[in-house]
Amino acid sequence: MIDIDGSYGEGGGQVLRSSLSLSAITGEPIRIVGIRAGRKKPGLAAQHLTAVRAAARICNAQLRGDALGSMMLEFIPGTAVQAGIYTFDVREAQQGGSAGAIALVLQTILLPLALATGDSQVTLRGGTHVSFSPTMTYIEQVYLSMLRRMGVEAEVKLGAWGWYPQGGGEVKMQVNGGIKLSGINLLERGDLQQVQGLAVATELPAHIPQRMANRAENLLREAGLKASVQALREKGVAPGAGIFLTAEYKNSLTGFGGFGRLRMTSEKVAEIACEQLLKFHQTGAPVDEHLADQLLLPAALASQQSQYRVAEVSTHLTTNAAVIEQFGLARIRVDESEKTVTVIPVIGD
Ligand SMILES: Nc1ncnc2c1ncn2[C@@H]1O[C@H](COP(=O)(O)OP(=O)(O)OP(=O)(O)O)[C@@H](O)[C@H]1O
Repeated sequence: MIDIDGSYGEGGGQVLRSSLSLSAITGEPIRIVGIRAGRKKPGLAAQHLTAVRAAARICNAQLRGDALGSMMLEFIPGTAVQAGIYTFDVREAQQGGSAGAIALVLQTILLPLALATGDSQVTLRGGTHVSFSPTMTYIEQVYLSMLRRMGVEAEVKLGAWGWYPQGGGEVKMQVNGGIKLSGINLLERGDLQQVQGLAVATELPAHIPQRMANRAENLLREAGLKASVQALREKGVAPGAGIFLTAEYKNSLTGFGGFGRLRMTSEKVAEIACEQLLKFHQTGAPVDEHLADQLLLPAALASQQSQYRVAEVSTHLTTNAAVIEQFGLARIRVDESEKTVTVIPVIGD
């Protein structure tokens, strides 16, 4: 049994999710205390509880403490990870629905399923585009594209958009099992090839996505970046709007978004997304602050060393590194002054 301190460092949901993924993969039971102790409303929220149950389902784990608000969890895998056809719905964890980010549930089970024998199809329901988590657009265009270079074979298809606070989105994921992970080397990003974007509104007038798209294209072109942003009007369970930009460099990808809210102009939403992208562009780094912590898990499970340079060293990065190291699968060095991350899998030593 590995004891995990959920309050360590960032003290957020990622400590839990990385531990669940690694427990499912290694078969090592875990006990986590102080879950999300660093957050205003600590303990398991709907998204986290869905991730716990999803991870438990795929490896028939025994659970203790799997309730909303719980700050303690025991997770004891019963079998190796089973490929299969699964559905996970954040609404089942919280009556009345929740926009809990299904991207985070997806990230918890993706690598366990990719390393298992056999292929899987997973349907996920909840929030697809919510703040403080990777959007499904980011998962599809940035995260999975980068993981494909490490050997992961997975595709996602967005069926319905789900925004805060109602959620109600749907994604289908196909994961090919039995893959081997290879390391990644990303010290130089190369030249910018293009910026592509989606400006989307559900159950709102067509001028909203069009104004977001126009403003973003103008701002990015003024800054000297080639940009093309598509305006889309979609059906959804509730009104929602946002813009999601993906920048493709010769050797890497990144993505940033902005979300519409009451009394915020469409132009302002576009400006928020563009500001983040331009700030990242100026750093010259190949890996954005978020991908930086998300690459640690596949890199730790790979058969070769990985090394990458990041725009910013976040506490998410250093916390995730410490959690992963506790499982003894890899040594991780984060050089704060050079902003580089080196992951040395123990089997690759
Ligand atoms: N804009 C973004 N784009 C891509 N990834 C993001 C973005 N914002 C946050 N993330 C990622 O989402 C994850 C959030 O982890 P965190 O530990 O904060 O957990 P959480 O479960 O969202 O919950 P909480 O913060 O409420 O505990 C991190 O991997 C982070 O890199």
